[in-house]
Amino acid sequence: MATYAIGDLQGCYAEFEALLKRLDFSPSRDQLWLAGDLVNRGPDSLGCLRRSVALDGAASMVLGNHDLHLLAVARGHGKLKRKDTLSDILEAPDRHEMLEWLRRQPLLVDDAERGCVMTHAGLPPQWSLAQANELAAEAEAVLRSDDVDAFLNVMYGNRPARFEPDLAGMDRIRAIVNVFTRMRFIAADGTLDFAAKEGLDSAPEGYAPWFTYPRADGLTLLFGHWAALEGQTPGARVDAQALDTGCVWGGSLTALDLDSGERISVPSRSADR
Ligand SMILES: Nc1ncnc2c1ncn2[C@@H]1O[C@H](COP(=O)(O)OP(=O)(O)OP(=O)(O)OP(=O)(O)OC[C@H]2O[C@@H](n3cnc4c(N)ncnc43)[C@H](O)[C@@H]2O)[C@@H](O)[C@H]1O
Repeated sequence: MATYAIGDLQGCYAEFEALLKRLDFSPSRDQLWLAGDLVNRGPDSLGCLRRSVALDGAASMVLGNHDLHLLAVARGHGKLKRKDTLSDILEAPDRHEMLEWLRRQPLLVDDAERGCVMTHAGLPPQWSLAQANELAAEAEAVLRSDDVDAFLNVMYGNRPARFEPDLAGMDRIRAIVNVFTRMRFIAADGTLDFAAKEGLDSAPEGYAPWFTYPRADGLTLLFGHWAALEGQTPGARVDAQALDTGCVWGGSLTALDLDSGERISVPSRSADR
């Protein structure tokens, strides 16, 4: 039995299938972890989502910002943008089942035995693992409940830019979700920057990649989200494993074998499209 963690699919279904084949992945034998952003920007968001739903039981995923955008648009709280490739899902006959499945997915996967945690964007140094688990559960409960529309209706936004324990209501949930799904550069006090998305040299003054701040618990932190890192985490002071190798941007789709540490990649087919 092998366990593989795969970075952002973002609608790159052909590459997803090619990678599973390359891994000789067997749902009855192996386990898959998906780092979120299954959908959007790429050519076959529907294929990626359907396949992920079908792999339930053999696969664990965390929600990414594009997955939440899909949920918001589908429920009438957001609008499709020019570069979105979500229409095939929104028009699919099985969309209801897939979207109900999606909103029940977690923001954090914690494998205590391996000392390994997966989130879409990362884990800030200000949060202990216990606190992160509690905050994830709090936001997941909202997404799974009848309050889902009240949240998705106010989800978009960058404020508050820093999580504070005394935050309340939907501001609190937005702050939690923004950390788990949109974080890249942060200040020492945990304030998030939402503007810079490119490489490390795009850091705003006073901000640094979240993984360059130390933490003492020795966890392995798996994350996607930040394609411009190209799978690297220079300057990391934690064991951070960047899984988004920019398949949708012409890079590759990467699986990390959680037992051996080996990385296996297939090239993007975007040049063929
Ligand atoms: N609370 C909330 N508030 C607001 N929005 C919310 C939200 N919750 C969810 N959303 C949604 O979040 C989505 C993202 O919005 P955007 O932030 O507009 O989307 P994006 O540029 O495509 O960023 P992405 O998250 O895909 O990151 P990636 O590293 O792949 O790509 C980033 C950039 O890196 C570049 N890049 C990729 N590989 C690179 C490389 N090797 N070198 C340099 N740059 C590279 C790409 O060109 C790209 O421009 C939207 O749909 C939005 O609606």
